[in-house]
Amino acid sequence: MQNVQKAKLILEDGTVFEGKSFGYDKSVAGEVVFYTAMTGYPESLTDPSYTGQILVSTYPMIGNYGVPNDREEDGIFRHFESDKIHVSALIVSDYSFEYSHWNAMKSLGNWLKENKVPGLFDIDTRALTKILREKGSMLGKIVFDGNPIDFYDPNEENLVSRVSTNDVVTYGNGDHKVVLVDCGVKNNIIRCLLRRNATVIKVPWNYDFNQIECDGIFLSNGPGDPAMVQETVENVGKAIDEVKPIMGICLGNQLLGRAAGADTYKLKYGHRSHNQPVLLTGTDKCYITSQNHGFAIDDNTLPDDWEPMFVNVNDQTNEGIRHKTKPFFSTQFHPEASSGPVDTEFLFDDFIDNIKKYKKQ
Ligand SMILES: NC(=O)CC[C@H](N)C(=O)O
Repeated sequence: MQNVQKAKLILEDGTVFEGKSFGYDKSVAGEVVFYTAMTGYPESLTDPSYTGQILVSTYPMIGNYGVPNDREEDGIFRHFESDKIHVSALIVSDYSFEYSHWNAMKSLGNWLKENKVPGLFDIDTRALTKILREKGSMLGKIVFDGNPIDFYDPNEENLVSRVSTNDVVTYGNGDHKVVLVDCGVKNNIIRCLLRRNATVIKVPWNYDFNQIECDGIFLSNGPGDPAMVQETVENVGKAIDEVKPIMGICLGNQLLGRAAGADTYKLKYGHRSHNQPVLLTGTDKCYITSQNHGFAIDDNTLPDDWEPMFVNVNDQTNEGIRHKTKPFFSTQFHPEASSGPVDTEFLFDDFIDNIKKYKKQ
């Protein structure tokens, strides 16, 4: 093993874990959250929804398949969910200095260093997770000797404005024109739409997309507290007065809910994993889903013309909403997966079917 620097993870309740650095040696602060997926670190680390968060992996061995050799297809990376690492830091138990995979081009540690993102190993991530489960997600900081830093709460900022596109960008040349409101979109949402004969027009989070002629509106995932993204909520509010099909994912679900008049709140420790069971309301169909969120819609505040569409079987929280008569729906989980199970990708087909019906009218 190379010469490794030690660093401390300090939680806001005073708990201290000492770890060893395998990424960039820099002190950082953020919200400490855990995820229980066994694979998928290239996708998770590049998911813009993790902005401001120090990510803890409960699965112990991380890094053994390296980082894929990535290239662009249709203007987006094939394996990454955006063009850089978005987590503030990564914390693992056992980092694999050796890696092996046919498509690996570098180690996880080198990738973190290139992106100037710290990584710590040799931390008992299961003990750490027990604390986060009991007390709820907490602020925390990674401190290297001689490099002090203050705690920082990312949820007090509009993180979406940091990760959204600055320009309008068009992908593909399909028959269905979809405006994608980019609050920090994952690439696989774009891929899923392009595979279904869409032209995707990606617009900034605060762009008044109602002025664009299109066949459907897509509200992306994104970081932080949905209450910080008021401008998007106002634009979505105008869209729901019309009948053009809308689909949303994760932050998109929360923004659609808020535009409808519902409230959102912070969950104790969120859902971040590949095995979250959700029930399609009114049926006994249960799907296993990929999730990454810390906030949720309060079902009790949904207005009468809306209804819960999915419910989480573990904790009964909202996992999606739909309008009772208009073609609007959204999910709190990730039907685009990446990483995780793809069982609910059919929801993109439902969105495209809504668009086809709308175009016939
Ligand atoms: N993945 C997402 O879009 C997350 C939405 C929101 N930032 C939350 O944590 O709940």
